[in-house]
Amino acid sequence: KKEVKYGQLTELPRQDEAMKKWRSNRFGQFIHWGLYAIPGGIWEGKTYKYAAEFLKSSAGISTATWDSLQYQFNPVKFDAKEWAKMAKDMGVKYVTITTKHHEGFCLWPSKYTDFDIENTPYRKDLLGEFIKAYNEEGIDVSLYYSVLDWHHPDWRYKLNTEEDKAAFERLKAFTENQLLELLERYPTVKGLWFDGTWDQCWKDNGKFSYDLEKKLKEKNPGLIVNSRMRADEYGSRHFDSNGVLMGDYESGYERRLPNPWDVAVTKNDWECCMTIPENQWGYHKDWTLTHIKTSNELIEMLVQCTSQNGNFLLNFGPRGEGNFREKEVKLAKEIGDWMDDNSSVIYNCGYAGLKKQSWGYFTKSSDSDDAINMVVFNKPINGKYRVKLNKGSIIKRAYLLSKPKKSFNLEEIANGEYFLDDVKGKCKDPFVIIIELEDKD
Ligand SMILES: C[C@@H]1N[C@@H](C#Cc2ccccc2)[C@H](O)[C@@H]1O
Repeated sequence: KKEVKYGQLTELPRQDEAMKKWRSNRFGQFIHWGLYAIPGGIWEGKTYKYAAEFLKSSAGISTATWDSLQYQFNPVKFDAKEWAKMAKDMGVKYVTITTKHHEGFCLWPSKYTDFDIENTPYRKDLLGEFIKAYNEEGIDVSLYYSVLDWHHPDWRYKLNTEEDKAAFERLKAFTENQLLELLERYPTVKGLWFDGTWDQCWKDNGKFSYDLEKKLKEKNPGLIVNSRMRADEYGSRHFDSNGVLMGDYESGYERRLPNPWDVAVTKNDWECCMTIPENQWGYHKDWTLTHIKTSNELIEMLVQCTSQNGNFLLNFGPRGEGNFREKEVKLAKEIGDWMDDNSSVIYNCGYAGLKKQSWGYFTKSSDSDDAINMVVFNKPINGKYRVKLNKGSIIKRAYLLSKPKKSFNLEEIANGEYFLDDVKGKCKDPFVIIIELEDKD
C-alpha cells in the first residue's frame, strides 16, 4: 500500500442528510447548454457527426472565431419555469447544468472573465433564473464545471516548461475563484459535477484538487462532489493509488452502465450519465445520425442503476434559442407517465441483495425490509417469474403494483426460491410486481 496523503477527504459512504437525499433522488436531468448549441454540430454547411459540444475541435475552428459566437447567444425562447415544469413532470429529483463546458463560456455573470452571459445579447443572470425555477419546483440543483478551458490563455494540457507551470498556477487560481464565486452566488446548490480533468496538468495537481475539495466543502457544508474532480498526489483519478474512492460518489459511468449482475458496484454511491442519441451532449441539429433511445430503453437504464445503488442522470441538449427539440419533450413526457405510476420503485430505493434474474430487476425501498420490487422488462415465455430470496425468506403475497387485489400463484421450488405464475396479459411497458415477505421474527 502506498502512503496517500491527498486522497479521500470524507469517509464513504457518507451518511449525512445531504448525501441521503442525493441517494434517494436516484433520477436526475443533465443539461448541456452553451455556445455550441448555436451551430448545433454543423459548420459552414458541413455536418460533423462527433459530439456537438466538441464542434470547435472537430471542425478545427479558431478560438477567436468560436468565441465570437458569444455575441449571437440570445436564448429568446428560454423559459426557466417551463424547463423546470418539464423536469418535474418527468420525475427527476435533481438537475445538473453546465455552468461552463470545455469552450470556457460561462452561463453566469462571472467577475473573473468577460466570456460570460453578461457579454451576450441576453445579458441577464441565466444560471440564477434557472436555479430559482428548479428549486421552486422542489428539484435539487448541482452545477457542472469543466476544469478544461479552451478559451483561457493559461490552460495547458501538460506542464513541460516553467512557463507552463506558471500559466497553470494562474489557471488553478481562476478555477478556484470561479468555483467559490458559484457557491457564493448560488448558496442553494447541492453539488458540483467536475469534468475535463483527464489531462496531465490535473493529474500533476492532486494536492490542489484535495485542498480545493476541502475549501469548497467548508464554503458549502454538505456539498457533494463527483469522483471525477479528484486526483491523488500520484496522479490516480477517481480512485486513489490504493483503490479508495475519492469525492463522494463514483462518476465514471459516462454513456455506459455496469454489468447488471455486478454486485461490487453496489458498495459505493455512483451515477451513470447518459445521452439520448449515441453521443451528443450539446444540441445537434441532425438526430438522424445515430440511434435515438426510446423511453423504455431509458427507463430500463434508470431501473438498472437503482437496482445497483446508482443514480441515473439523463441528458438534454436545448437549442441555442432556449427551447428543447420535440423528441426530447416527448421522451420526457413518456418517462414521466411511467414515473407517475411507478416512482415508488425508484425514489429512496436501491439494491435488494438478490441475484439478478432474466425478467428484469429487483429494487428495495430503504424504508422497508418486508417488501421487494420486481420491475419486469422481459416476460418469461414459460409464464413463470423466478425469484430467489435470501435463505429463510418466505413470500406472503405477490401482486401487480397496478392491480394490488389480484395475487400471483406461488410455487416454492426450494428454500426461499419460487416461481410466480404470470397473471399479466400482453403489455407494452415495463411493469412492477410487489413481493410481500412474511415477517422474519
Ligand atoms: C459529461 C460528458 N463529458 C464530456 C466528454 C468527453 C470526452 C473527452 C475526450 C474523449 C471522450 C469523451 C462531454 O462533452 C460531456 O460533457
